[in-house]
Amino acid sequence: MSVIKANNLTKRFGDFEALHGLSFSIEEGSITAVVGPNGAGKSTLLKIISGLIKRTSGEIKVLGEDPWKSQKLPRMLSVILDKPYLPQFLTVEEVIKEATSEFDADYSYALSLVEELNLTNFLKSKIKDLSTGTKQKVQIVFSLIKNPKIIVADEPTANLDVASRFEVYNIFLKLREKMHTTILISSHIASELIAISTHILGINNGVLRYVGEISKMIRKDLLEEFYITVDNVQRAVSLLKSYTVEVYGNQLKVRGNLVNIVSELVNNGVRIFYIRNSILDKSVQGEVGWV
Ligand SMILES: Nc1ncnc2c1ncn2[C@@H]1O[C@H](COP(=O)(O)OP(=O)(O)OP(=O)(O)O)[C@@H](O)[C@H]1O
Repeated sequence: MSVIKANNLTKRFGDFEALHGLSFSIEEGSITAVVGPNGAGKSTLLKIISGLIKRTSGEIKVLGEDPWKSQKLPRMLSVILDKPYLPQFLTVEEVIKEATSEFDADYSYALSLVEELNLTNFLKSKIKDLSTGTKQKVQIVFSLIKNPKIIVADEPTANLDVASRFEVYNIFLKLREKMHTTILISSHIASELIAISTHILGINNGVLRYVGEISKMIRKDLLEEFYITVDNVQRAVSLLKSYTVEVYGNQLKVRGNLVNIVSELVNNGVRIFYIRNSILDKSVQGEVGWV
């Protein structure tokens, strides 16, 4: 069942057309990687879907509602933006309690999200005293407390290190599995995102380049090959014994499921600096076609 449907969707800012007649649909329970170079139109599209800005022409329906006009949609859809907007003088605990009561949600569920994002030690800290990455994680918890049917996340992991990015991805994967939540995530660095997504929507210069199931667009062997830069190569190699690993300096070329590989390393104290799947990145930048 499709939960988002766009038909000939256009957005103009003055004389500049940022989106040129996009038509697509998004299936319930999918994780869609919204990818494209800087300035492609990703944020503009996600803001229209979330009801934050109004389309210029065409049609968009989200859970059957017009996102710009709907009063019901804000209860069912959560937006996560790249810059956290939270009350600076409240503590993390106060922010979470407020959100829990506002959305009539379960406080123990909120605390489980806090735990999964390793925020328990920050409960008594004021938002203003947190690092940007930690604020971002609090914003993610805040957005998820109302148990949305759709999550629209615009570069949600932009300020986070690799371990924290995968904590967030793991929450998204669990929500999809347990609650059948539909998730759209944008990024212009797509290797990791594609590894956790079921679908991909590629935009360039406001034009829809491709949309559909990742498994039908990219060969599985190309999806499962990553270069990972780590602090301790020897330890990483011994932890990844069951995978095919090649070593190039402090970089490993590993084949397999990225989420499992990263948790194996991070949970055993290996620090990851960098993850790349160059073919996916180039595809997303429009340098090579889908294979
Ligand atoms: N409020 C605005 N007024 C005028 N132009 C805008 C406005 N918002 C976005 N644009 C333009 O629309 C185009 C698409 O911008 P958008 O932010 O959607 O791209 P993006 O794909 O999210 O880029 P990035 O990866 O850099 O975040 C850009 O050329 C941008 O300059």
